[in-house]
Amino acid sequence: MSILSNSSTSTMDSLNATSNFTQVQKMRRAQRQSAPDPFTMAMQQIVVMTVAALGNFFLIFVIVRGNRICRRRISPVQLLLLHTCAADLLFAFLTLGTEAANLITFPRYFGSDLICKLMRYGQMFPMYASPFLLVAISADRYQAICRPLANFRSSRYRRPNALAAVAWLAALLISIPNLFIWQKNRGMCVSIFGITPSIAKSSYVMKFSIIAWVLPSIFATYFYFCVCRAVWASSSKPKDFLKPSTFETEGNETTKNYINRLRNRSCGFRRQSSEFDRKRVQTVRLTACIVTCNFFLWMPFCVLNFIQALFPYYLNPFIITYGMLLGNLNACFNPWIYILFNGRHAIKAIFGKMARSTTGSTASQCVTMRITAGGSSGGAYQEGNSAEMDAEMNSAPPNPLEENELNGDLAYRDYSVSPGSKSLQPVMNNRYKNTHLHAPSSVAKRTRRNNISFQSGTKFHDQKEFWLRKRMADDDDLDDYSYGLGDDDDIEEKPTIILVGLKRSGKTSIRKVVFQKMSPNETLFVESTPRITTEDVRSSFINFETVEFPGQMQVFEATTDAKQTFKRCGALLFIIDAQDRFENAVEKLAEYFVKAYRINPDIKFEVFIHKVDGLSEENRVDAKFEIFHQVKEKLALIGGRECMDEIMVSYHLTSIYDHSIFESFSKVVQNLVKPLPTLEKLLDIFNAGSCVDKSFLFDIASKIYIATDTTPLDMPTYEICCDMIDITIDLSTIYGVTPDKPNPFDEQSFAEIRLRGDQVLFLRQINKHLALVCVIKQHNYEKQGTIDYNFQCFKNGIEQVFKVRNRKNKAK
Ligand SMILES: Nc1nc2c(ncn2[C@@H]2O[C@H](COP(=O)(O)OP(=O)(O)OP(=O)(O)O)[C@@H](O)[C@H]2O)c(=O)[nH]1
Repeated sequence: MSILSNSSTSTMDSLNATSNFTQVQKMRRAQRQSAPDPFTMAMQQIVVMTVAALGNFFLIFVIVRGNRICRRRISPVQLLLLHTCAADLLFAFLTLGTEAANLITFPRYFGSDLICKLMRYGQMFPMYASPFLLVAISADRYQAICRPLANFRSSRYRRPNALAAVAWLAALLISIPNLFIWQKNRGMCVSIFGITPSIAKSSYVMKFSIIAWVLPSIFATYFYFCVCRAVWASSSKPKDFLKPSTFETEGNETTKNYINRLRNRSCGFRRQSSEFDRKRVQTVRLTACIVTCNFFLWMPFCVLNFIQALFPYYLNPFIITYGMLLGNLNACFNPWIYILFNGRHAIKAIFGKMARSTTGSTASQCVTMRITAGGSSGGAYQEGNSAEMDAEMNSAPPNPLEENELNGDLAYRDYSVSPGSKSLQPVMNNRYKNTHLHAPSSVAKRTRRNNISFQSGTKFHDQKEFWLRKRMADDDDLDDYSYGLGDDDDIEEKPTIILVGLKRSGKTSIRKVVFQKMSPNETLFVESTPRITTEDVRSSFINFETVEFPGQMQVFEATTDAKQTFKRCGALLFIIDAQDRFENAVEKLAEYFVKAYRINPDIKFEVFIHKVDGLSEENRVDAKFEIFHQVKEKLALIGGRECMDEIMVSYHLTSIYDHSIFESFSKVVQNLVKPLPTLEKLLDIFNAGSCVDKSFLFDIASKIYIATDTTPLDMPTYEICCDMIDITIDLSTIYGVTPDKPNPFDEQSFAEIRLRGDQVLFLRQINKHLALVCVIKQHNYEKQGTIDYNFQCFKNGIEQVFKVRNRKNKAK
């Protein structure tokens, strides 16, 4: 029994008591007589050991198999629970098992002195490891919930692994005294303290209770207090984010009713509105329950230890033994608490089928969620409600919605292109209207290998979207992403673009439209972001991270580690809803900009005056003018004159319903591209040599242009070049994909469109991610040889600028 190896050396010693009675010894004899029979104690320990071992093995099975069935990665909490299982198993076998063997042979001990020492060390080590790991779990939850940005850049397992390593190491070190305290003496494995009470013996007894129970309980209580406070603070106004925005409340009645109807019908919306809170609270409850259980089960034993240390002869060994047994039961309880909280996961683990084929519904659900990583709302909506939505769409009032976009089947888009068009309206092409596009089976295999399954034969309502998403999912491709905003792959160098703004200003929509290719109409169903969302934008040429702060969150709260975040920030984007009143937004903007500037003066400050699609041309200009002046005033007020002069703010009028969002985001990204002047110079030289009127260097996956020549940029030219990329991708993904060539683009890809009048658009692929798109006059386009030659020189120049490491060069 564990008591024998730690605090209650006295219990064992009392059983070893010799004759030579004094008054005290008479009391000890009375104690010994009331101690339980060693064989009974051994049997009790064997039972506890068996139950604990079975429970913990079962929990390991549930976690590992359940995750494999759901195709989920292990979560940080599960990882720490697996560590706790390992500690409990060690406790069962090393502590209880060896003690049961000892009791069976009692009073004889047949091992050597070294084995006696190692056995006592091994008995003690799991008893420390288990509470330390529980503190690690609470510290992990504290970090995850109260300090979410502390190490948001690192791997999700780095923190739990580090905490677990500290717990194990501390347990190993603190148990070392046992190697010196225990010895083989007169055929028994006993402590050096002997049978008489002493200060050393009492201190040793109390040390265990303090280190393994009192301190962990204090730490765990502190962490959970902070966690509960944070959860309570964020859930005290949970429905706040679900309130419609001012635009919706003040907007026209038909649109408002229409949106509400869609939302009410969408079970995805309802489900997700409570999903985050539910999961977070459940994880906190689970871990808090495990820690509380540990506290109460060990409490009788530890309290008795204190009493025993202070008044050695007053306690009945019977009470000590059963108090101790209660503590030992802790190892049996932990697994069942987890199973109680995760009943469905356990049922899936026991009865679920391993998803070998990718056609199982469970698998496809998990896969869909993963494909739409960071966009669960889109995933859930597409899963359950497409038919419902289609019906709704058909009865929708005319607004920016387009029926085809939400159709579950093919939405092949044909564009009527004319130079200078403000935006291109997709038109259903009858020829393809009911065709279903299928992912080639080779793609399915390849992506499945990377743990993201696009199923062979699965319908994609847009082949282009499939291709873009495949690119995001396919890790193999990352080798080719040799370019980047920095010059190397050092993750610490990767710049961060931070998006802030008031609630419902459109932050999430911007991210989703620009980087996840979500149709602007689908953003109507995007829900309020409940927590800080980081997205790694590395699937394309550009290589950075976006961090979105929920509108309701105070960015510079002590808990968000603002300093660390803003130190790495490349650009701070403040989104202002142009359809709303902007006094509050401007006030917040000035506050954030001043604080961010004081942390990192190199940040580029950008303001997106967003949703301008609802404003007339005149009102847009007025809004920009007014915001510009208000920002100046507020900056001076909050940061002083010096701040007002030094903080350089760029203003952009944006809307997700046209190209302005891509154009503005391009400008933000260009500010972060270090060799931008060189690229512009290269484009100028290429233009001059090839008689090109305007040229853009595009990242084709995001439609962000990395650079353009130095001639003035007019929006219609930009828009038509953007549309050319759309058309090229649409056509290439339909006709350019074969089972053995899943990627429609390579360095040889090129396209040209002859416009009415005498202009030609041409696109030349530089590598898989970058394309040069140019506008040229018809008669200049005749000199193909010159253009080809100049393009090769330009391409070489680009490669030198970015130190391209493509596979071809490596092979050479
Ligand atoms: N008209 C118009 N509506 C937009 C535009 N961008 C976003 N929206 C709508 O604005 C609403 C709110 O957008 P979100 O992206 O959820 O806003 P958010 O800033 O992320 O909101 P929080 O997560 O609460 O901070 C959605 O219904 C979008 O469809 C735009 O350019 N024009």
